[in-house]
Amino acid sequence: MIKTYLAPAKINLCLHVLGKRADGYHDLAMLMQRISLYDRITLRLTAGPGVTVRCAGVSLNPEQENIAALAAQRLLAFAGSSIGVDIDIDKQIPVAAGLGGGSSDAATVLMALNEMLDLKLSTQVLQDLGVKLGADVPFFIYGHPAWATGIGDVLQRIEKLPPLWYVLVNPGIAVSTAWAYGNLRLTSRRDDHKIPRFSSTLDSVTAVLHNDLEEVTVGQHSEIGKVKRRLTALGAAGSLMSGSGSTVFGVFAGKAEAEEAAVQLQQKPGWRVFVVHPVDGEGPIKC
Ligand SMILES: C[C@@](CO)(OP(=O)(O)O)[C@H](O)COP(=O)(O)OP(=O)(O)OC[C@H]1O[C@@H](n2ccc(N)nc2=O)[C@H](O)[C@@H]1O
Ligand SMILES: Nc1ncnc2c1ncn2[C@@H]1O[C@H](COP(=O)(O)OP(=O)(O)O)[C@@H](O)[C@H]1O
Repeated sequence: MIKTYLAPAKINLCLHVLGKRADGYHDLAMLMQRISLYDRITLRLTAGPGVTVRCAGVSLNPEQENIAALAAQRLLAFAGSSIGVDIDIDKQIPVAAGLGGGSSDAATVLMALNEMLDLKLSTQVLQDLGVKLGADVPFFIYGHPAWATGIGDVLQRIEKLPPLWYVLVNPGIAVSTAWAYGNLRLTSRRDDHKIPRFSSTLDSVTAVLHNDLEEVTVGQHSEIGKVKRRLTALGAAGSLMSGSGSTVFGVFAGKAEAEEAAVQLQQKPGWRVFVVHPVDGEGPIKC
């Protein structure tokens, strides 16, 4: 059996770091949304055991494995399955970019194999397997826009986000998530962040835009600040770095305005530009 799925990227409309935990991770309060920029993942089941992955564009240390392969290995072991899988990833999401591409690939492999092998594992079981691979993996399995707390794995649905368009600009800088958290200067712990309430207006979204990691990454890479200013000059109602960076998104009310700004931004050599909209829904996305 062979099937192809789409693994969407995400953006963080807000990211508050509440404090550091004893295990080295950080407690967070974030607003997360999946968006229409996708890796394409093809899975082919094999009779014999073993997981292979082909993923041009992601360079790993010799001791590191592709997170999609790890997801397949963990799921097959959990299910006690003796079959194998060959995975081919057509990587479209910029890597180490604050867009969660690796976590989304892992989530998609978990959901896809659950479906292809008819394992009937619950969302909760998949999320429990996923969080051991990456803090953002449960969010990608959840599927809906969410208020994410804990390490990013405790999810509450956000219902009323207005239908917006985003222009993403990746300035070609790879940022390590561990580095960004490691360089954050935390003051006192703050647990008072409330779930934002949204109306149908753009303003209710721009009002929440905030990222505690932005200062860390922009401090090291000033070009990210330039991208933010350029987006605003081209008519974005607001702009923010996503996750640990380096991708910045600008918020637009309509597709035409977003595309117009994107044409200007594409002139800059080295910048990758995408016009995207939110993606909402449960289960793996079949191609
Ligand atoms: C910052 C965020 C925001 O959505 O996204 P990205 O920029 O990675 O896309 C996430 O918190 C990233 O989640 P994810 O990328 O899945 O993290 P993991 O692989 O589990 O962790 C990578 C490293 O980040 C740090 N980390 C991650 C999550 C968290 N709540 N606290 C942390 O301190 C730890 O140093 C960890 O070793
Ligand atoms: N399938 C994958 N896609 C992207 N990165 C991967 C993948 N598998 C392993 N990685 C490793 O994970 C790191 C973080 O990747 P990524 O998920 O793109 O970052 P971010 O969450 O910041 O957008 C990469 O630098 C790479 O070393």
